[in-house]
Amino acid sequence: MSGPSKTTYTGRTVHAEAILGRELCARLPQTKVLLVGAGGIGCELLKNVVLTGFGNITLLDLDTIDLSNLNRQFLFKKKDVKQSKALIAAQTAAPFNPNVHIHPIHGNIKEPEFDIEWFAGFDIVLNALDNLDARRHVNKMCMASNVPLVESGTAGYLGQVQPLLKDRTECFDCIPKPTPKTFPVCTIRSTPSQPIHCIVWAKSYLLGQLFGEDEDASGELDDAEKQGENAQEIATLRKEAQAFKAVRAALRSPTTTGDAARMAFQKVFNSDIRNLLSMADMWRSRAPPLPLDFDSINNGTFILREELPSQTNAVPNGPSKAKANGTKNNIASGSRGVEKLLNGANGANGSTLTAAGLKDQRSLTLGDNLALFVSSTDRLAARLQAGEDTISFDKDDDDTLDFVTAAANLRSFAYTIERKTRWEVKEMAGNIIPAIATTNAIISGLIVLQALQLLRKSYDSLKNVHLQFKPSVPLSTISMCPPNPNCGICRDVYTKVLCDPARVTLGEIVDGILGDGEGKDDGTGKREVSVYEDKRILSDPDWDDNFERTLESLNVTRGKFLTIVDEDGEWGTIAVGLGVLPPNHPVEAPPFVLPSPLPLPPRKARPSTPPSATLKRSAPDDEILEIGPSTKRAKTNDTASIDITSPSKKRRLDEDGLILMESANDKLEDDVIEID
Ligand SMILES: Nc1ncnc2c1ncn2[C@@H]1O[C@H](COP(=O)(O)OP(=O)(O)OP(=O)(O)O)[C@@H](O)[C@H]1O
Ligand SMILES: [Zn+2]
Repeated sequence: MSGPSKTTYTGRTVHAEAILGRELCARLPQTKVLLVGAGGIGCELLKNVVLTGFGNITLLDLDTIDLSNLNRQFLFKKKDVKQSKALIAAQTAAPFNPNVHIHPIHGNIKEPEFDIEWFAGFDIVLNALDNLDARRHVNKMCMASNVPLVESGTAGYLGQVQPLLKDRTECFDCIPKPTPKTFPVCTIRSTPSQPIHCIVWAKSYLLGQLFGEDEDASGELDDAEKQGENAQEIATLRKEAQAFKAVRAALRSPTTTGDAARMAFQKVFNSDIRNLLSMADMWRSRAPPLPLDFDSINNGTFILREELPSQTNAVPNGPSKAKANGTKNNIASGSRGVEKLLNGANGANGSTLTAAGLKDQRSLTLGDNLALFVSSTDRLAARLQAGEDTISFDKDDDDTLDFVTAAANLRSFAYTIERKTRWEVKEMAGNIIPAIATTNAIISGLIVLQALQLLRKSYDSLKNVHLQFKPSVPLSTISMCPPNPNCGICRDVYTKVLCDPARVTLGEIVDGILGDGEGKDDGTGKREVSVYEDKRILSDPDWDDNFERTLESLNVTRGKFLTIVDEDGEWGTIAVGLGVLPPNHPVEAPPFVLPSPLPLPPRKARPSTPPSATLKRSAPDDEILEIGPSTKRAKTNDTASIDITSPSKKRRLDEDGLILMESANDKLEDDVIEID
């Protein structure tokens, strides 16, 4: 259609201006954005941020591109595999808008150089991370530097976007997060009853014992014993741990590698299980495991116990005592067949590998698992001999995934537990909920909307948005909650000291921050305080030995925080972030620059909530470690006679659910293996 038009549609920002308003749009090119994470959400988000008109973007990611990322991280192509995510994402997205400057950083956001001052240089931070630890860290840094943050996450069809701003909204840590699922050591090591127990055993224990650092497992077992786990069982596990030495040596020597897989197999699936069986007590109320045998599985004569109902496909119409998958499925055909098993059509025993399934989704027979165990052990041993020091589990590393799949399934055969396909093991061992590109796309759009509200300072319009699996109502929003008054992260008063940790002492910083003189009514002045760095206690009112030590000698350096807690709980906590001295700092001047004015912690209201409902200082799984040596505090094993510093502190720590370590040798409660 021709004819005069009132609006002239020119320029790429015209629609954005119409929607966002000229004022906000005009600010976007100068707005400094930090985007943390260039994965599933990060790639979508970078594209959105660039196309919205933001002009100054720092993109940070620690990882390199993996083949498995390509199905949803569309800024990457096959040729980019193994390259830095941040770098490639920046290169791909920069041409989307000729006016954008993207500064990629290949690094960990927790590195010390990304300190409070660095964070304070941004107008807004957008998280596109995949783990709690990094999220908490960015949250804390944003609270410390008073920079608005948009936090996000997706899990399958579900997603969430949460705008966070100090003193205005809850922070990421205001509500404690559930801790990862953990299992008692003895369940994992001797009495598994579910596939996940076998997978955790293969991934977190066996793989490490054979291919990881030469760790002494005795600490873990000492702890388990202290926790009251079965002493006889622990003694057996200790013996088992010793016997790993020979297998480790075989795996590392070219002359014995050929036999190493068999040795490893016989040790863990035969002799260790026989040892456990000798403890009759253990098997009174549970089904005893069945020792497996390498050679008879290999030649097809091994007799399995009754098949699980769900596994009858392994032996169609099988009798209650069944041969392990027939004679064809031996290692000779199996090891050649392993490639086929996972990559080709039918594997070593065609009848058991459903031809229709995708390669990773086939159920593996006992023989298949043995073949996979041998082949993956051989591949991992070859890597050690080629110079790799230690190998740990990575779901995207086929060798470790094959090993964990095979070892977990073999253990499941021994304990009559359902087996899992390689695909399922990958999901369970990698704690993976399949990522859905559309979920990431929706969440990334919502992140930008919340970021714009923060930049506009439309605080009343901020919303916590949830994407849910309800086709009729896919989105739900909740208005923002105010900060939790007991939060150990966002209720702290943050300040910053620039210093040279090699020259400044702990005492200089603490005294400097508290100011001179006696305690005053405004919260300045000397008070009875305890000082922490993360979970370590560095001093308390009765113990100031560390005051003379330099921060460096206490391993308190750039990017870390000293937390000064009022002993009587009357004043708020001060968190002192450490930065570097400016380059022009005079050499003769004291090696630190205090903030001016000094921070004034607020007077604290006594908590009205019962102690159990109050929040811990930081992580739900916090522990306190004490840095010694302390001359003032008696170190003794006799708990009855311990003088646990001041009673008020002990009470507060107990209330907070924290543990005070009484000796440097004390071990934290650690009777569990964690799935991360
Ligand atoms: N401490 C950190 N510093 C910098 N980047 C981080 C940090 N922790 C995680 N990341 C990055 O956050 C991104 C999260 O993206 P995503 O959840 O899509 O993970 P992914 O590893 O790409 O995919 P998947 O885990 O599904 O294979 C990853 O690229 C990861 O490298
Ligand atoms: Zn908080």
